[in-house]
Amino acid sequence: MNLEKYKGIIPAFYACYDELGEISESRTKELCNYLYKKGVKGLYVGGSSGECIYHSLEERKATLKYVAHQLKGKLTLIAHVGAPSTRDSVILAKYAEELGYDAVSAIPPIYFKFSESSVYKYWTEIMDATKMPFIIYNIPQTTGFDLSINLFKRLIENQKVIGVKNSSMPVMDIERFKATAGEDFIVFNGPDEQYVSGRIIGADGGIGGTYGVMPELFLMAEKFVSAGDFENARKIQHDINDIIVALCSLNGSLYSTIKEMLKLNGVYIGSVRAPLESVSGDDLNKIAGIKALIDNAIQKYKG
Ligand SMILES: CC(=O)N[C@H](C=O)[C@@H](O)[C@H](O)[C@H](O)CO
Ligand SMILES: CC(=O)C(=O)O
Repeated sequence: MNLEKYKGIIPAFYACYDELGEISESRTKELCNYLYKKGVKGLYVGGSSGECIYHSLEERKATLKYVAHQLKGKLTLIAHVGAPSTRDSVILAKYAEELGYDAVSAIPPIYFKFSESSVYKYWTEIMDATKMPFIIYNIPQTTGFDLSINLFKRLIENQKVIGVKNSSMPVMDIERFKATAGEDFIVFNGPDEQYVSGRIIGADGGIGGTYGVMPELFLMAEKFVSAGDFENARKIQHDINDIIVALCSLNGSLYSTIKEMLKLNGVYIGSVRAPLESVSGDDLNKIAGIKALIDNAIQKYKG
């Protein structure tokens, strides 16, 4: 299988709401166009950054549909279908297949503590439901489930597993997954703050929650890494991390901050769904300053 289409910068897609907080078709398509024009490789639709756990099944289907209608055949599209029940996850996976997504992906099941055998079964049932390639999503800091090498080994026996999106913080996990699965397998870097180190230790590309607000910087970081220019790669990662720390320093959720910043770029996709908190008060004034950090960094590395 040719895995080239998965290698590169893949922003995690944000939920796009209208003024009343309902999923908006036109705004979803607007964000699609915006990111497409930036030159990203693909999109990861309906994941954490997509606020998936706060959406009904119908809302999740709607977002999957609007993105596919806008970008199918233009970008690599990965559908995140993880849901509390296996049943809903399977429904979403089948729907993503109908829409022509390139791959499906899922977090482990959440809320209850699950054994490795339950998680194995959950992911396997999603895989069995379609003919699509599957990408494991390991994000222990939000799910409480840490993918072990033993479970990983069992999972990759299934030919449908083509990759893992690893968001655990030790970069060494990326190296271990890559070493275990071999070259013909995609490891996506999860923590945006470690994109460059993730790539150097073996990741083939990245899927990230902050790429959408500064795709230019991640595309440049990727260019530096591919060219072996580690001096500039390190410098741009440093600038990116200053920006991420600033983005995370406000009271509202990271995604509400990001959406306010996109507004400054002319892209209106509403705010976030509660309990995620919107940006308010003084914090609104700080956002222009964070945008300036991004714009300055883009200028600095251009050309
Ligand atoms: C824990 C979490 O949400 N991780 C995301 C996905 O891997 C990242 O892309 C973060 O959004 C990003 O690294 C900013 O902290
Ligand atoms: C990568 C990320 O943040 C997501 O799962 O949407």
